[in-house]
Amino acid sequence: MKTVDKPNVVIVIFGATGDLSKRKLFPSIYRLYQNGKIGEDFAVVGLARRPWTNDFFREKVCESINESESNHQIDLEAFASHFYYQSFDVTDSSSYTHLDGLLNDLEGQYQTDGNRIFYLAMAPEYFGTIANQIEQNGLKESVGWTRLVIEKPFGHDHASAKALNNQIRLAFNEDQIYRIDHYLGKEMVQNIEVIRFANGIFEHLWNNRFISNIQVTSSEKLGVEERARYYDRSGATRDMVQNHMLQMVALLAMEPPIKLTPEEIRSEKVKVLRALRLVKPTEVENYFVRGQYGPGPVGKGYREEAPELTDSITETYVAGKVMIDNYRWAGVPFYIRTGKKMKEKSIKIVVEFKDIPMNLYYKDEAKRHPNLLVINIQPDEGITLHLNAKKAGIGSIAQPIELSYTNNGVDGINTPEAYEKLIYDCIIGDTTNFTHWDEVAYSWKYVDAVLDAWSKTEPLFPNYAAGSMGPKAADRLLEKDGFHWWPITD
Ligand SMILES: NC(=O)C1=CN([C@@H]2O[C@H](COP(=O)(O)OP(=O)(O)OC[C@H]3O[C@@H](n4cnc5c(N)ncnc54)[C@H](OP(=O)(O)O)[C@@H]3O)[C@@H](O)[C@H]2O)C=CC1
Ligand SMILES: O=C1O[C@H](COP(=O)(O)O)[C@@H](O)[C@H](O)[C@H]1O
Repeated sequence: MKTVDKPNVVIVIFGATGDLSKRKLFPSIYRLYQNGKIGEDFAVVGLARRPWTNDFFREKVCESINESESNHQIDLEAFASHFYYQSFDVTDSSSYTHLDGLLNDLEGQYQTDGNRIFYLAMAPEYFGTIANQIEQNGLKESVGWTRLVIEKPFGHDHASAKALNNQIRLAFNEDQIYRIDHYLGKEMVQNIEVIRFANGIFEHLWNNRFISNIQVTSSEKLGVEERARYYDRSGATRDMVQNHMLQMVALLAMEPPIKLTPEEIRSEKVKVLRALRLVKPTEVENYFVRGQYGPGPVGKGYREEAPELTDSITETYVAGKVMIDNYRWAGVPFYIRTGKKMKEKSIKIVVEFKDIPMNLYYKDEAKRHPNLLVINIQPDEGITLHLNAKKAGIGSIAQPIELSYTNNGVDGINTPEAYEKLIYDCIIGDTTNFTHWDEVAYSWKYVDAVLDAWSKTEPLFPNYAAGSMGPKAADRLLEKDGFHWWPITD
């Protein structure tokens, strides 16, 4: 259900003393307030076990904004006065009764029309319990709408995700559940649909007759930081591929929806995820490469990051050849790769077009420069089209040229952070950029097949150096198909 553009709302954050709240949620709510997307009639209730007071919580909120926003134009204290804190144990039902009282008071004070967002910024093992406690203690029975925002990871595999979904669905309807995938809030990820469906020159060529392969990279310079416990149970496949990487593949591969509504877009994405070719256990080596970083030019190896990681066989890198068995994409590999402690931070999509049948200018095949459409998602935002043109001067020699568009340069503004957009979408009831259960389910089925196959053999880790571009086997994955990874820096 889509509601008005500037509704009044109370946002309840479970896990308000944690890292995500501090780094992403408070600054995003601040920017929405600063940009006039939310008015004065809003309140935020922070919940966690620590015995903080309202004042101390507000100080923490101001600190987090000072750390992330160099340019704040409004009175921070006035903004922070909308924040309230309750010491809360999510497993204790008396906490919920107390919370209901606080929400009723705030709803009177701020005229928030009974609209409530419950944001679960907590470890996933609590998601089901919290959803049920909210329902059983009557917190959904306000006069306005209620929405539940759930952070990743949504399950550990298909079976656990399904069990979690069933549990949450006892308390909330699908249209009240907002499963966050923050990549769907990134400006250039949202731009994929526009680039495809608003440009005849691309969409007519967007198929297996004209595209030879598509490469999707999300490389990070960071390691596991403070999240070793979570990450070691997860690994790059669950942490990045099941969600962000497959979501980008779905947006690149989907058919044009008949309308730009959440339901129609989702239905097209689901069709792509259903068409992913499941990797057979005996063929996993042909399709996927896993890696773990060892010591290298930028520091220590994964196994030295924390005492509990000494013997870890968790993958910090994955590269894969994803095949979509449908009419449009038969035979076109979508290569994906993601990893920690790599050489560069870069999120980039490269669409490589097939060469023309008889190239008069590049007779030597090895010297050809295929046309590329590069979608730069981060750190730069924009697109670059790689073409060939005549080299100036005498003679008729072709040379590669680039046409570039940089998002920030044209709009003259910093694009909003992903979380800022997604929180706003949730406030206005737009589910387009949240993942529906069907998408989650098919994505898990796909990565489960890979993980099951891997679980049968012990990897030879570490196999790439911290600060490199990943294991050599990931290069061979493309070389055997006659391709190579395009550079992720210009
Ligand atoms: N941090 C990040 O960059 C990202 C995080 N996420 C996801 O967001 C969620 C939160 O992550 P993150 O903020 O890093 O985690 P943290 O470990 O930093 O925070 C966990 C929060 O939960 C609270 N908490 C723990 N147990 C209880 C309890 N029994 N009752 C009430 N509160 C409790 C903690 O507060 P206290 O100890 O005071 O109770 C703390 O506020 C996770 O699902 C994570 O996977 C997703 C993407 C990125
Ligand atoms: O969801 C996650 O994403 C981040 C990478 O996000 P980005 O926006 O910086 O590309 C990753 O570091 C983290 O491990 C993962 O949980």
